[in-house]
Amino acid sequence: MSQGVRTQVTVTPQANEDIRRLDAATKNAVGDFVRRLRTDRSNRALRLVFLRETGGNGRLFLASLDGSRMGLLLETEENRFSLLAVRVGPAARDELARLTVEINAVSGGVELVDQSEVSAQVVAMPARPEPDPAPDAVPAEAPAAEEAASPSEPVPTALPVPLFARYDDGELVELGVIASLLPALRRITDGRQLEAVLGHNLPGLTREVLLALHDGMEPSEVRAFVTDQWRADGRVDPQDWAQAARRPVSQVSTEDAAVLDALGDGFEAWRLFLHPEQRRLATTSFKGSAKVTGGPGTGKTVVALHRVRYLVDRLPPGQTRPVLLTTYNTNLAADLGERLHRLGGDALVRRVDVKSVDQVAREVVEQHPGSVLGTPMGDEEAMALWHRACTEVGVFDYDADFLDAEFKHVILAQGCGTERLYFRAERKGRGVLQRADRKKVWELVQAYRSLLDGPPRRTTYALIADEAARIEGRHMAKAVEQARYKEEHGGLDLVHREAGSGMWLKPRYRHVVVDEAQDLSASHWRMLRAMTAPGPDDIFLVGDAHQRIYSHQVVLGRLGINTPGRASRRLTLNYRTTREILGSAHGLVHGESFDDLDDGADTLDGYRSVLTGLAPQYWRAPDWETEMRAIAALLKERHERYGTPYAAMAVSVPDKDAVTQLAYTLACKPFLIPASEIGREGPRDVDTVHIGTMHRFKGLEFQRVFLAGVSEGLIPHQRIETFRLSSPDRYRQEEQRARSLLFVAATRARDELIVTWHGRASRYLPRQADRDAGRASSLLREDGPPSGSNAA
Ligand SMILES: Nc1ncnc2c1ncn2[C@@H]1O[C@H](COP(=O)(O)OP(=O)(O)OP(=O)(O)O)[C@@H](O)[C@H]1O
Repeated sequence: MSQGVRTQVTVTPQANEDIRRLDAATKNAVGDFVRRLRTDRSNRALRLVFLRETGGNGRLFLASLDGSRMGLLLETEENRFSLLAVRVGPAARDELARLTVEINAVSGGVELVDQSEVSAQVVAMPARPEPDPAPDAVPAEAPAAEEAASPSEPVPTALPVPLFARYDDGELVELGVIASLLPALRRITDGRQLEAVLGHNLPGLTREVLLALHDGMEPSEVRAFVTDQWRADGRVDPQDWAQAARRPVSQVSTEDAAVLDALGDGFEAWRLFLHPEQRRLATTSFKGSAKVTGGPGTGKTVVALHRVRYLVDRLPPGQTRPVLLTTYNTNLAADLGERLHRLGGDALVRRVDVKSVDQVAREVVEQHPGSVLGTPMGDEEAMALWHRACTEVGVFDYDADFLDAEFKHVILAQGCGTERLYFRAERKGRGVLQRADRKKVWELVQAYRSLLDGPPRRTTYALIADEAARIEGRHMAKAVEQARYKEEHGGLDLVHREAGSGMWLKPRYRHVVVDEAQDLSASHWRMLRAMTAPGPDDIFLVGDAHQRIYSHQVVLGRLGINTPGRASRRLTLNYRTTREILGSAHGLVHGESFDDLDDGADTLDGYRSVLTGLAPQYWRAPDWETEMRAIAALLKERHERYGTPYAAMAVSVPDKDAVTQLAYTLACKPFLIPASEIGREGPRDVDTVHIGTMHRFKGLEFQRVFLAGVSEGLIPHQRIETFRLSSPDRYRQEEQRARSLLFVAATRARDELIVTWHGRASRYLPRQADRDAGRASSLLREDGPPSGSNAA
């Protein structure tokens, strides 16, 4: 029996896309073929046929996967193959043979272009007469068609100008466009043709660059936001196919099992192929902490999950959980746990604590000897207690909201344990509060605290976090002291062991990874900082200040979390939402300024998507009843006519009452639409439309999202008008928060965003929304299904 030759086979992102677009039988055929090739490449039944040299150290082969399916393979070293493309049908062999394969000058990845398919998409324009080039002419911006015509050589006046005429070949290639696409690109003259070409399976970098230029980004911006993120580490040798094939950009996954799984079923793209910048962030070793910001849907959570896997892969073997993965609320923590399991199974999840940050804090306090934990109060109860404190002290100058925020965001945030410290506290963004006022506020705070301590003992999540930060701070100080003692006494470990434990005190975690970082409070950060020793890869955080809806700005640098230089990075490519939806969502926060979770500013510059789809729709109603019925009609239409499952649609409403009212309307005749409320634990996995207040939409995504009740007076709520004159800083903050809420809700939509209101449209909607809006009552006519809703 002959000894089989073990072979390595990887799949390129473009081949993966081919397979994804083809049917299940193709996936199986490819899976079988890859397994057989791995086992023994010398097996003649594989029918590998040499096609041509690529130049340098690469060779192309054609392989028959089964009767009608063929693949194109690149061999770069002995017994190392990359699957580049798959085609089906009688012309498969010819199509594969015609593909141009090259090494991208920027990313260093193996890329290909299907010239025949691309050319078929481009409507050939009349050939332009080439101007006589001057001997040392530098390619310049293409002149407009009329200018190009010389008097002696008349050119038809209607000759269209190629879409990318402003950029010469060198510039496009330097930005990352695959060189073999250039001839076809030069013939594209309008957006429709470009869209058709982009509909083809082009290399990712090329697609991103062309869209960014077409959207009007300057080449310098494209370089910064797109090209640099794809740029290979080290020099790219255009002849070194072995090096190119080994780069992560040329492989969907480095794990055999993942690739084979992917061929078998719908393995999500993010588990297989990270954007080069995402990969870099997930797998770089940092000297200390690192921070990733980026607009909604840019894959920050995906990066955090891959980061956890990277950190776990580097742990010494053991049974402990030295990595904490945490986020703002419980339902997001549950979601993170599930996604982490999908990424790395039990082996990964076993080494990681996945919990909401308040749960972490609560456990710290509960486990601490002598701590008495009260019952955490809800917001309404806290407000009632502030009112009682005011009555007891006899001071009525401040409202409960103000006092609660002052307590959380100034006193607890800055750890003001005494009145003197509070007098000196910074109140950034909260206006001026004179010493006499601070004295009164301090008195109210003391009254509030004794009410909390009195029976029945109560507490708040903010106080639990504050207490947990103190406990962990003391724990870390002791651990540092022990380590110093041990060092000074040459490893002697008897004296300073924690009484009864028989153990050296250690920081609780080796690595902490934080999602939704913008919403954590200063106490949370103090606790997390004290849970891991400062050092390589200690804290990795991802967040976006544009989406801050709970906490106030925190300057991480002041809490001992420093992310200087390249340890602070920003993601700009949105994977969730279409360009059309993003364009309108962007407008919601335009003009406001946002922080970078530290003491710098953040923007959405370079924020973009490569997905295209429907323009957002606007519907105006005379009253809430009509608006709700119109939403019901649109939901029903999308379900019945376009087959969208109810569970793939969600409606955000301005307040809790509206949730109940809308669920009732949907349930009534003639609609009979099942609906459920998005609760604290997130949406339940049943076939119902999900309804929730905008806060509940954080971190979620749905195929179709309805933003209901986007009326003036509701968004922002009219109660903030009381601050307009009395507290301009507060007014500004409330406005910014209301915008952020709307922004978060709008950016949950994958394919379609529908905005509805009654009365006047919210001031945050674009000016044309009212002009373009349809009349909601027209959707309720008896004469058939709603028209003009364009949901396909
Ligand atoms: N490299 C990738 N390939 C394919 N899909 C991706 C990739 N990265 C992210 N995604 C998808 O994009 C969507 C958004 O990703 P993710 O939730 O990580 O973004 P985010 O930045 O955390 O969003 P938000 O801030 O809005 O919560 C998800 O559906 C995710 O699966």
